[in-house]
Amino acid sequence: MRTRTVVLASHNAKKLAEMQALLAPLEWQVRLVSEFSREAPEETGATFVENALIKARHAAAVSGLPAIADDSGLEVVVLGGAPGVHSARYGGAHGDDDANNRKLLQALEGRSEHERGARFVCAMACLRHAGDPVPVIALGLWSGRILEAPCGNHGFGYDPLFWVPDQGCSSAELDPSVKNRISHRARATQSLLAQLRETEL
Ligand SMILES: O=P(O)(O)OP(=O)(O)OP(=O)(O)OC[C@H]1O[C@@H](n2cnc3c(O)ncnc32)[C@H](O)[C@@H]1O
Ligand SMILES: [Mg+2]
Repeated sequence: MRTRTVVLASHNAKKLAEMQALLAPLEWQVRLVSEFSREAPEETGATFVENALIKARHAAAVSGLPAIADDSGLEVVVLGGAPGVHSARYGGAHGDDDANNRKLLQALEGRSEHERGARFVCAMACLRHAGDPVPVIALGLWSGRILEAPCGNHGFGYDPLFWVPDQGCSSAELDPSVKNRISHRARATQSLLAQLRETEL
């Protein structure tokens, strides 16, 4: 792939840090959508993919650059996949991680270890321009279990409650470099980059 300038279509600083770390090996010039617009488009999609496309299309339109967006969230089995696409505002206010995590613990009150299965989902969309009819879409999934109490200080969002079985700790206890090797976002990025190597961004 040729050296590129791309805009990352997120207003979440912690997510952006992970996206930038994951894209660093490409030595692309990475811009942030907040340099072009403070407005975050309304995520009206029913799926992670639709919302990633909404964000990527908005970022490409306001920047005039190829755009990469991530829409992600947590799906809990016994909650029928909730909070899902509503993960950012599950507790009420957008991005209030404490409220989101408190609501999740309440929703799983009394559930046994075997009833706390969950997975993170990350959908990434890459558009060459706002009208790109052939977006590159990539998905990453990361399975684990919801803890009964938060632990760990790394990461963001639901990380303190997300137990990673093959690591024996929560995703908030993982060193960021380890999370960036195994997370839903890492997996989606690897898939996206593999597809981009096949196409001409
Ligand atoms: O839409 P942008 O601007 O990218 O920022 P956002 O925070 O609203 O991002 P999403 O719409 O994709 O919502 C993601 C939600 O899922 C949670 N989430 C996503 N990835 C996560 C991760 O790696 N660890 C913990 N929680 C995560 C996060 O806390 C948000 O509540
Ligand atoms: Mg969002």
